[in-house]
Amino acid sequence: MFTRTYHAAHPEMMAGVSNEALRDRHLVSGLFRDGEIVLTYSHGERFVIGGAVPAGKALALPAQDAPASVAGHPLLERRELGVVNIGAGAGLVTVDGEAIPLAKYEALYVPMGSREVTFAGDGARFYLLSVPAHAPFPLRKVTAADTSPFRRGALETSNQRTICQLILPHVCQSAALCLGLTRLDPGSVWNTMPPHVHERRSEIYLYFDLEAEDRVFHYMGQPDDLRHLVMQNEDVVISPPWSVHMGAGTRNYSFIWAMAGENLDYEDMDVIDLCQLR
Ligand SMILES: O=C(O)C(=O)C[C@H](O)C(=O)CO
Ligand SMILES: [Zn+2]
Repeated sequence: MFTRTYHAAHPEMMAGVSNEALRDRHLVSGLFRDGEIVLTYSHGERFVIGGAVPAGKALALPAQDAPASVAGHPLLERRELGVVNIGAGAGLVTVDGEAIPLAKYEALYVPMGSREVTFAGDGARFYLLSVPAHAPFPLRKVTAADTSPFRRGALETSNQRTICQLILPHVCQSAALCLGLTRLDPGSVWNTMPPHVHERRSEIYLYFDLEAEDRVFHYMGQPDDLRHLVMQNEDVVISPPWSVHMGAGTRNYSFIWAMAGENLDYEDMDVIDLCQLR
C-alpha cells in the first residue's frame, strides 16, 4: 500500500553522498496523481506522507494490509491524520459519515480510531500526514482564521512570510502531530531563515504554489556541513532531527511543515547562527 519506504538517516550518511543518493533518501515526489491516493512511509517518526487527488471521484483511505493480525483494520486504528487542501478547488472529506468541506489552505485533524475516511471534490488536492497516536482527540477543521498567524522576516532580507500554526495545542489538540502553513510574500524567497534544528522531532516540508518551471533550493544536513536538494512544485523533503531545513526559491511560494516526535512545543528548536553554517 506504500509506494515507497524511507529509512531513517544517520548524519554520517551525508559524508560524500551523491546527489542521486541524497534525493533518493530524502525527496518524496509524485504524491499528487489524478484519481489516486498515494501513500509513502517514513521510518522517521513513522510518518505516513501522502496525497489524494479525487479528480471527479471519491477516494477512500485504504485499510492496513500488514501484518496479518491487523490486515483490513482501519489505517487510523492507532494513528492520527492531518489533511490540508492545497488545490484551488473545494474539497470534501468525510469521516465516519461526517462531511467536512475544505477550501484551499484549510486543514482537518482526523483522530485515531476513525474508520472510514473519503476524499472528494474536483480541483481539490489533499496533502496527508499521519503519525502514531496514543489517544483520540476531537475531529476538527482548522482555518487560518482559527489561528493567530504571525509574521516573520522582512522584504529587505527576502524572507517576509506569514506562519499559521494549524495543528498545535493552543489551536487544535493532537497526540503527536504538529502542522502548519507558511506563505511567503511576493518578492520573498527564503524560508526558515535563520535556520534551526530540533533533536526531538523530525520535520516534513511540502513546497507548493510554485509554477512548473520554478525550483526551491532546499538546504539540509548538519549546520557545518550543508547539502542541497533542488525541488519542484508539490515535492516533499524528509528532514531528520539533526538536519537544518531551509530553502530559497526562484519566486515566493507556500509550504506546509509537519513535525512529530517527543513534544508538541513549537518553540523547541535550536536556532543556528548564520556564522555556524558551512
Ligand atoms: O518559515 C518558517 O520559519 C517556518 O515555517 C519554520 C517551520 O515552522 C519550522 O521549521 C518549525 O520547526
Ligand atoms: Zn523546524
